[in-house]
Amino acid sequence: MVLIKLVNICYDYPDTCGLKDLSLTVNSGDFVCLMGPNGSGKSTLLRLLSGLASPTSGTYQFHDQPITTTYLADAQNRQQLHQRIGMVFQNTDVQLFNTSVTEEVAFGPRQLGLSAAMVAQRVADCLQLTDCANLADRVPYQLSGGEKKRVALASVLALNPEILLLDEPLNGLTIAAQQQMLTLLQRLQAAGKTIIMASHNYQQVQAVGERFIIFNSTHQVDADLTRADLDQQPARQAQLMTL
Ligand SMILES: Nc1ncnc2c1ncn2[C@@H]1O[C@H](COP(=O)(O)OP(=O)(O)OP(=O)(O)O)[C@@H](O)[C@H]1O
Repeated sequence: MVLIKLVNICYDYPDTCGLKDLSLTVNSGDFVCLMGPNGSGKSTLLRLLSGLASPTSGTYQFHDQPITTTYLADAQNRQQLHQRIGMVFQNTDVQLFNTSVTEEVAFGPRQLGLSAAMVAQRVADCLQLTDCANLADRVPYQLSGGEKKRVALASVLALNPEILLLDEPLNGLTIAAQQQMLTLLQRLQAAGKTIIMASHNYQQVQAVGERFIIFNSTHQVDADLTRADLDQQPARQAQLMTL
């Protein structure tokens, strides 16, 4: 089932291009890695998909619903989109603002109007899933980089989104923590989530990604390949290793 359809998307910042002529579809259950050099447009695409920005031109549909500026001007539509498409930011400090990890993870479900018992259940489930139960009473701002990433993911999962957008989720993590994060993402995919993850490190993601969308330095998609495609293209793999 097609979840996301982008046609001829361009996004311009005031004095530079962010994305150029991007068309793609994402199906339910995909595990997509957005690859490309610094500044190629990966984060810009994630911001558009999450509804934090609207394209300068082109169309974005989610479940056949056009996600337009007018659509996003409605607070209820925005809230619904944010519930269905969760985003873990590259800099998790921008999304962690509560006084304890428990409060952080409870914030979203409370906003949805869930009962106190359901909120508590979701918090417990998501803390356990992300291995954060031991952090429940800590202040998010004071956590380590890797802990912050897990808490940010827990707070997004608490909304039970269909799609998870992750911007460089492995950056700054130890090898063991990277593996833990990738295993968790694979489990989430197996549980039915669609994963779209930006990375510039092919070595880190090659084992988990099933589809690789590769941007070039002019903010365009250079290639859209399955893992099987990539296995047949050593030159492309070598190029990805040097991003
Ligand atoms: N807030 C902004 N204002 C102006 N230009 C921006 C802004 N954010 C990104 N850009 C520009 O848009 C282009 C795409 O940037 P983007 O952050 O999407 O790239 P990226 O592939 O995620 O890079 P990185 O791997 O470094 O995170 C770059 O040329 C960048 O300089």
